Amino acid sequence: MSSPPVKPFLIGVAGGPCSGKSTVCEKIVKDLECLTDNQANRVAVIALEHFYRPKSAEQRVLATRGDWNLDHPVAFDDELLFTTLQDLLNGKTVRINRYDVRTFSHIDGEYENIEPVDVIIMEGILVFYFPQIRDLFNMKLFVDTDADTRLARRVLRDMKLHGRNLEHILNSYTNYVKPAFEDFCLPTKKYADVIIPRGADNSVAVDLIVQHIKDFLKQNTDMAVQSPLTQHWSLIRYSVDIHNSANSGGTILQRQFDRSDGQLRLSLTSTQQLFVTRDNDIEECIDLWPTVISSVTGTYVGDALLLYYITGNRCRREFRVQFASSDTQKGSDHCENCVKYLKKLCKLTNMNDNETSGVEQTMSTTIDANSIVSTPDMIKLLLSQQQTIKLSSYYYSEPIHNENMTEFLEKYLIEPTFPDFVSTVYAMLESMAKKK
Ligand SMILES: Nc1ncnc2c1ncn2[C@@H]1O[C@H](COP(=O)(O)OP(=O)(O)O)[C@@H](O)[C@H]1O
Ligand SMILES: Nc1ccn([C@@H]2O[C@H](COP(=O)(O)O)[C@@H](O)[C@H]2O)c(=O)n1
Repeated sequence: MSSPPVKPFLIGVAGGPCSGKSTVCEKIVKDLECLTDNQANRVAVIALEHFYRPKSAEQRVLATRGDWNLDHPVAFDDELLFTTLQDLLNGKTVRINRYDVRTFSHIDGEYENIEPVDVIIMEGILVFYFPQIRDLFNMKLFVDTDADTRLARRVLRDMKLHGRNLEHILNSYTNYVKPAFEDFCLPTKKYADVIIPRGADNSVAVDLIVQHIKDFLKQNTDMAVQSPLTQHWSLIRYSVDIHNSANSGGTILQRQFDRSDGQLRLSLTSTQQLFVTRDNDIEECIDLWPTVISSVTGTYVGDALLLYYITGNRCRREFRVQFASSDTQKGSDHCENCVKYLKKLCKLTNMNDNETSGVEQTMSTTIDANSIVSTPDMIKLLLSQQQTIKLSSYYYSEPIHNENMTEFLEKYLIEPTFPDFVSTVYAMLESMAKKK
């Protein structure tokens, strides 16, 4: 999965209700679609409505009657909005619970995943109200449409789309919408960099904004070419063993493993360095420069990749990663994609390939060819051993005792079909226990 290498550009779009904020955003995205390299894919639009604080049943009844203030700052979870935007700015994928305007509540189990993008557009009546959120924006737009037009649009929208009656609409408008606009939304106009009168009809303003985004995207692409971090893959697991000898065997000096909470990544730079990172911390960094190429070898299978190299003090460092799935691709696809790049820089073999001739010395001494077994064989092997199991087969070389099996399976093993594998082993162990 490739993602933007530099901080995304965050645009805020504020303005009164029905001023045309979403229409302006749609127009911006549509105009970007006309660009040659599909730059619209690198833009995400987020609406403030998804950040309403949850309402109690009683509050929802009041809201249904038009008797609840949906336009006051306290109605919004500004902390959640702040952390969500911060996460996006830090290149993280965020999950947004969809809000249903008609029911005045979030939809159970309905989430939108927003993956890292270059441009984020955040639109809503009060996006410039909260100072710490306001400070995050690189560009602030205010859609300025007169009150009559906004009210007329609101009446039509609320009747047609939200099935509300005129009394409800006018009641909430007079009691809450209008005063809140004047008290909280309008005063934020002064923070805007660009005020857009007449909303999306103002094609001159929209064109200028699109051009600005286009320039930013171009600059971003140019930087990506030069950037050290050019390819990224999300990981489920990462573990590393340091052996005290350059060859197989020898004691393990240090063992470390890490399960992902969504922030673990493998990055391959255009300067031929491979990083494992968590947030902004570097867990692993290997130089794959042509001059050191012979010292790095590895193997892969399914969604797992194992690399070996000899460190300066003649220790052998083995590290394993398991690729995460994304919405569109399985972990094994991401692994394959990564291997495609890595093969240009180091010797990698597919663990399922029978041919061993290409396996480098470090590989063949570290992995015993006879111990490379398929998952069903491995399960048989696991179950055939009563006391101690030597799991050299995949990526682990220490004996595992049965009583530690659960912990081992859950924490340490990086196995190509990991979840299926674990559940199959559990099922088999359970059925064996029952038989006994
Ligand atoms: N320039 C425009 N001319 C005519 N109708 C518009 C215009 N901009 C928006 N609308 C309509 O007004 C309503 C509210 O627009 P929208 O963009 O959703 O506003 P906001 O996001 O500010 O609430 C929608 O029905 C939309 O189609
Ligand atoms: N369930 C809801 C939630 C919000 N509103 C109104 O929407 C307006 C803000 O959204 P815009 O798209 O117009 O910016 C705001 O005035 C809320 O009163 C609603 O009607 N129902």
